Amino acid sequence: MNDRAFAPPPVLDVRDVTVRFAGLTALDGVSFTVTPGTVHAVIGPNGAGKSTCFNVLSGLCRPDAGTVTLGDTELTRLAPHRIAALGVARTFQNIVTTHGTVADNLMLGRHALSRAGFAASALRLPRAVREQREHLDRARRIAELTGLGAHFDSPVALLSYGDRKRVELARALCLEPRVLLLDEPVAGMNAAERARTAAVVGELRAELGLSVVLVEHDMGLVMRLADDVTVLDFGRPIAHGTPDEVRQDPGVLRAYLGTDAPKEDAA
Ligand SMILES: Nc1ncnc2c1ncn2[C@@H]1O[C@H](COP(=O)(O)OP(=O)(O)OP(=O)(O)O)[C@@H](O)[C@H]1O
Repeated sequence: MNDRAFAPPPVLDVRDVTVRFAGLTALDGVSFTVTPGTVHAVIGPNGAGKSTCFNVLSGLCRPDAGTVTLGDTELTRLAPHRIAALGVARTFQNIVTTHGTVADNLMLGRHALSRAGFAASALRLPRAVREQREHLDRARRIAELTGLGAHFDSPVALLSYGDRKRVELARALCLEPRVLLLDEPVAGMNAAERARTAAVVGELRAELGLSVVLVEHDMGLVMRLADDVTVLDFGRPIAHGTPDEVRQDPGVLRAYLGTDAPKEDAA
């Protein structure tokens, strides 16, 4: 199948990244390192630069300065599809699939990994049929890992919002990423759905050993899942550390959380 699924992820290194939009500096010298196999959260108030940071990591935005490297490969100047092909998959904050079955969506995710050519697939040559079956088995396994196993053949439109949002997560996993960028994976979910998704992300890390970069407003989820946290404020990195270190940092409390302790609203 795909050897990448079992290879340890390389280090993802963000170094002195600056992004300017007209007169506004959205990211200002941001650096952090995602240790292989860990969950690294990027948090900060609205407008802090979290989405811009994700857009840089996934190639949608070219920084004015600084670099992003995955192992020995610089990602900074690569197109999004090249970055995805190197094993960096992302989910989007506001995209929730409504078309086809869960299986259809996950097989779309497998498409980029297909080795059999169009003609072999169209003619249903044995090699292509075998490969298709292997992809279907893997997609089913990913559906199970993401809590969607029972819905594999169900139309996505009939699923709950939380399940539909996890289809997006499962589709990203179908690329066999080594680094998974999760953009607000529990946004809009109710407490039970959030708890379910939190458990799934934790299991994914344990089962697949991939690195996860997480942008999330839900502090409970961040505190529960993250190994390391980078805090941005007005595009500047103001703190790095473990969740416990960051939650006690006076600068973070002042700039991001008010003066109170973080509110953990995840179930
Ligand atoms: N394409 C753009 N053109 C101009 N300004 C932009 C653009 N994208 C983002 N910005 C600005 O850059 C800053 C950082 O925005 P960004 O969306 O990265 O923040 P964020 O931390 O993701 O915010 P939120 O939590 O609200 O999603 C904001 O001031 C935003 O208005």
